[in-house]
Amino acid sequence: MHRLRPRILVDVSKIDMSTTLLGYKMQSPIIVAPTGIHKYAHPEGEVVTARAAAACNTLMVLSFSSSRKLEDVASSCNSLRFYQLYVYKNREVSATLVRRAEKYGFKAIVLTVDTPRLGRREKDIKNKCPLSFFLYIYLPSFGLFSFYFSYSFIAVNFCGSDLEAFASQTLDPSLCWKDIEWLRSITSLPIILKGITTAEDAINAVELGVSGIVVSNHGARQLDYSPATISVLEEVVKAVSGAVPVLLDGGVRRGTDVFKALALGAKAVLVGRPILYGLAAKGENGVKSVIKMLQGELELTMALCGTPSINAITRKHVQTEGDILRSLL
Ligand SMILES: Cc1cc2nc3c(=O)[nH]c(=O)nc-3n(C[C@H](O)[C@H](O)[C@H](O)COP(=O)(O)O)c2cc1C
Repeated sequence: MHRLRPRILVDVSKIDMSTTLLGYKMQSPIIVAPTGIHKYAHPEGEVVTARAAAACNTLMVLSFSSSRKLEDVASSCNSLRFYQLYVYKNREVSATLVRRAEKYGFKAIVLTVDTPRLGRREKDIKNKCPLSFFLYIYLPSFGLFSFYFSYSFIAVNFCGSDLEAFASQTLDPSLCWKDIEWLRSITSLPIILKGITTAEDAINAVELGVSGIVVSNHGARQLDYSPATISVLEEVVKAVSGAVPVLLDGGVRRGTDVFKALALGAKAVLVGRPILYGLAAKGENGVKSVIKMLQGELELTMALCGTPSINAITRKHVQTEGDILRSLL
């Protein structure tokens, strides 16, 4: 449990939520997280999400598992975008998508590093997420037809989740630290690692020269008993000691959650499921509503905590359970 420590009698007649990330100005520290297959939520998929994010001046990280071609997303609106990457056993698939992302104006590669294999998702197993539907809406977005055909007939006899079977045939479980060099050799874009939850890995990442870290446990969908990200944020922030920006995702549902993450040292937060719920409920307007609701709540929290700018939010504005225990010693 984290409590806020509001300060009073501060002039909060103007609140400025703007911040920067990798030199890019953002209206607020709230970012759309990469989530796959938006066509499950809306027939036009990621293009709609991107338009909504652009209308709210919000950075969107487009998923490698997008159900729309990255070119379609790039041409749908003029906004700041990063591209999330999975590394496939067939490295050429990943390399091609990185090159296309760079060509179409994505400003950073967010390499997801917590998914050497797909976690056990019992609902997918139970529902038998159908492979044919999945392939129909997902793989064409790659625009790589040879790849599509080479994977069209996998897993038909698999008795669990087709998604899991697909992932185990495609994701490269041998991906390791030395492959950051490989990624750097194929792109000049900054590289952010998404899925770090320990100081040790954060230090490795900084030593390898990455440009940012996302403290993430993949929305707690990969590994049971992985820590809540807010509980390990400070460990990572301390390990990195300002060398690169640290972002956080997982469970950000209110402006107060954004505020707590910033107070513990995050530069910004990413939001996953709420965006999908907004997209499914009301399309572009739904996504806009979710972003605006979070921005409005953050703005109010900043006012009530006596922090008129993002820089004014400090560690002293939040109290963790650890703080309480230490104060009793
Ligand atoms: C349906 C769904 C699909 C996701 N797809 C991806 C993905 O393609 N790539 C990725 O790096 N993370 C993916 N994630 C994880 C999110 O980027 C993010 O880490 C997580 O959802 C944040 O937590 P929140 O949903 O509680 O906000 C996905 C999450 C969900 C719920």
